[in-house]
Amino acid sequence: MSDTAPPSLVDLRALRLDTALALIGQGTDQPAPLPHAAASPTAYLQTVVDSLCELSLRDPLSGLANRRHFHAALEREVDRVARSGEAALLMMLDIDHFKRVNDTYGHVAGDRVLQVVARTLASCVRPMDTLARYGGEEFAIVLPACQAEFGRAVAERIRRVVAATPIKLGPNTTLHVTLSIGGAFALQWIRSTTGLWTNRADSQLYRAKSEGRNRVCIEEQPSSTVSAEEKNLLFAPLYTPSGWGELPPMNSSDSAY
Ligand SMILES: Nc1nc2c(ncn2[C@@H]2O[C@H](COP(=O)(O)OP(=O)(O)OP(=O)(O)O)[C@@H](O)[C@H]2O)c(=O)[nH]1
Repeated sequence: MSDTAPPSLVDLRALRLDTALALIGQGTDQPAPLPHAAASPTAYLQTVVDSLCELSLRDPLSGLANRRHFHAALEREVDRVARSGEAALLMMLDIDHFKRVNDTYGHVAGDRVLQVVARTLASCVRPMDTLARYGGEEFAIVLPACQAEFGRAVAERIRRVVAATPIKLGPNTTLHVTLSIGGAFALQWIRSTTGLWTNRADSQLYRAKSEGRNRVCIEEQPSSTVSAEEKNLLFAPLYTPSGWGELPPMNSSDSAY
């Protein structure tokens, strides 16, 4: 008796793909062409799966990465920083007084503003950066391999470019909007969490708003702002809120060195 299992075959006609195909058709301006189902069922199914994954990672209004995609990129960055010690910057960006735009010009005009801001932001970042619509009128960018001076310059350039970009809403209506930007560098060599990193960038965004908006606030000296929780992630159980604990005793084989 042969122990080789027969290849499992999927009968495409038995799958309910109508909704998936309709979503893929509506999802992008130029959906990837589907291979011929009868000629290559595997390639056909793979393209359907890839297109659905792509849809699940994009914000439909702005075309940017969505929060889910951003979270995955941030997780990877936390991991990379912990292993390589490379600098990285997380920026949270929020359109100032956006409610007024909706209230004055309507929701459709508000959507148009979001699209123009998204496009402007995309023109300011490097291909290696991840830019996302984080939610509502808030965007987020993670910049790997980003030294402090470079990060501050990029944030300031973004602020100036967005403020200087006219947004045409109609033949006689052009608008300008501004951004408040909060940023925090990753704590190098320390395995933090996406949540703690985001909280630090968010508090800087809050500071930018409360200090008058249309400004950049980036956390100073990240090494001095390691929270007790973050220290715990790195040094536990040696570090406790009351100080450093006892080092474990060396075992006899250690003393040979
Ligand atoms: N047009 C449009 N509006 C949105 C969308 N998502 C969120 N909003 C609006 O964004 C506005 C956010 O308002 P607030 O949170 O008060 O913030 P703000 O007016 O920008 O004020 P500050 O952030 O304090 O400067 C609300 O009016 C939401 O309805 C969207 O997808 N399209």
